[in-house]
Amino acid sequence: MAEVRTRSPGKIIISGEHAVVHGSTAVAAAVDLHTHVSIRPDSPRLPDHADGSVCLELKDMNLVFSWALSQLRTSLGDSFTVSSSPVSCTDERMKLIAALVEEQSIPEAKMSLASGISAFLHLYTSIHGYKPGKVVVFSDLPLGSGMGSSASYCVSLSAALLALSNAIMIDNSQGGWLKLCNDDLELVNKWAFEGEKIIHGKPSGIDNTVSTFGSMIQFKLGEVTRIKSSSPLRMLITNTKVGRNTKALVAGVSERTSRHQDAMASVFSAVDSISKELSAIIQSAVPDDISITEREEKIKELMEMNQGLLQCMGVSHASIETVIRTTLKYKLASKLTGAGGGGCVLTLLPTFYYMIVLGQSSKSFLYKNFDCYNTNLHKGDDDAKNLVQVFEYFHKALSSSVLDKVIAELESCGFQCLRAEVGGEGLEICFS
Ligand SMILES: Nc1ncnc2c1ncn2[C@@H]1O[C@H](COP(=O)(O)OP(=O)(O)OP(=O)(O)O)[C@@H](O)[C@H]1O
Ligand SMILES: C[C@@](O)(CCO)CC(=O)[O-]
Ligand SMILES: [Mg+2]
Repeated sequence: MAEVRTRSPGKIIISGEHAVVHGSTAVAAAVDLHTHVSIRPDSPRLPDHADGSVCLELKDMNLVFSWALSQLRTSLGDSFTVSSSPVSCTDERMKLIAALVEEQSIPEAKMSLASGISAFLHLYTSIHGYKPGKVVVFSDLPLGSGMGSSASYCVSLSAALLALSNAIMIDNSQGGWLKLCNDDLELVNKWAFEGEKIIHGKPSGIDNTVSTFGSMIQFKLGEVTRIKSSSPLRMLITNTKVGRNTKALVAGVSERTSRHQDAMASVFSAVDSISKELSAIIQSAVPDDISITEREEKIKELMEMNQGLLQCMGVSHASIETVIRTTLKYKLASKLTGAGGGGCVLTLLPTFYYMIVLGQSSKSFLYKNFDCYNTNLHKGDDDAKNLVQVFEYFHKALSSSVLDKVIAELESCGFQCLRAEVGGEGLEICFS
């Protein structure tokens, strides 16, 4: 095989981040933004790498790193693990890997990449051994922003390396992007978790799991339940562009937990209840338009409650609060997603917006929304004229597009708004 290519999605956490590290339930979904990895088994023989080398190109950052195979073997020792049984990076091995990364003189402003490069070296040498290879990585995801860039990087890398070393076998007769069988996905997921441990310190495993398997999941202590939303969940994602580091934020919550054990246990227990209720509501059948609105009102409230508890954990940030205040002006609820401390914020977009935009007016649906959106029209007067008036009210409000206004206001604060499809495919692989 000349080249293996993989792609795996980022994610949003709808509820339960941080608390999930401490055993609470969380709900997460894949988004259609991916990290892409390609691996070619051979790398060019550089003059000072006579026996071949391992090369890592981080395309988005315009950075290339390489290590001579002889140097890797000398530093890390001859033996490496069997790729079918994932192993953790010991403290001793981590020190050796850190020294190999340090030699690469990473630009000061990009030092946060060091943990990702360490994870790469652990995964590469553990799965593929000391064989030459050229690995190229690029991503649609904003890095270090709460959308699971580290997990999708580890998932795509692990899958490409396992395929290159024939530890996972895929029928390639169809060509194009292929899915893996469940056992192979499990194996990839375990290796990716080992990579995440190097980047995050103490990950719960939710990010790599949702990136590997896709869809929407409920996750608690490694137990995964795939869930399906009974009607589309639409979220606006706002990147505050405030840089943060998941490892430091997770450690901060653990420190707070050790200072206030009982109080934090109550916070985590409340988050557990919120995630369970949210998961049940997401899956519940919605017989009519009114139920959609009621359902979204409940989701909105649960997201607000979860944000309040994330504040208690000390992981909100002034930029996140600005997004929340801005969207609230339009009666929209927001919460941070991922590790917080900056990064990305989720805003629930009610179906009602889309119904109006699509021109689908339903009498019951519009009446229901009277109260929610405080029009000065009278509920209960159901003659056709009034209904048209109601519809026009909403249509006018939205044709000047509330959504466009929210986005414009958020972007005027220097934030970047992303629209992403939620709950799609997980890891995929392609051979050429
Ligand atoms: N495409 C990539 N190329 C190189 N390194 C990457 C890439 N994606 C992620 N990383 C590594 O992961 C780190 C970011 O991980 P971090 O966990 O802090 O943020 P995140 O995964 O985007 O957010 P969250 O964990 O909250 O979802 C980067 O600093 C880098 O080390
Ligand atoms: C903050 C956290 O809960 C989610 C990061 O996306 C960490 C984890 O679960 O590994
Ligand atoms: Mg991460």
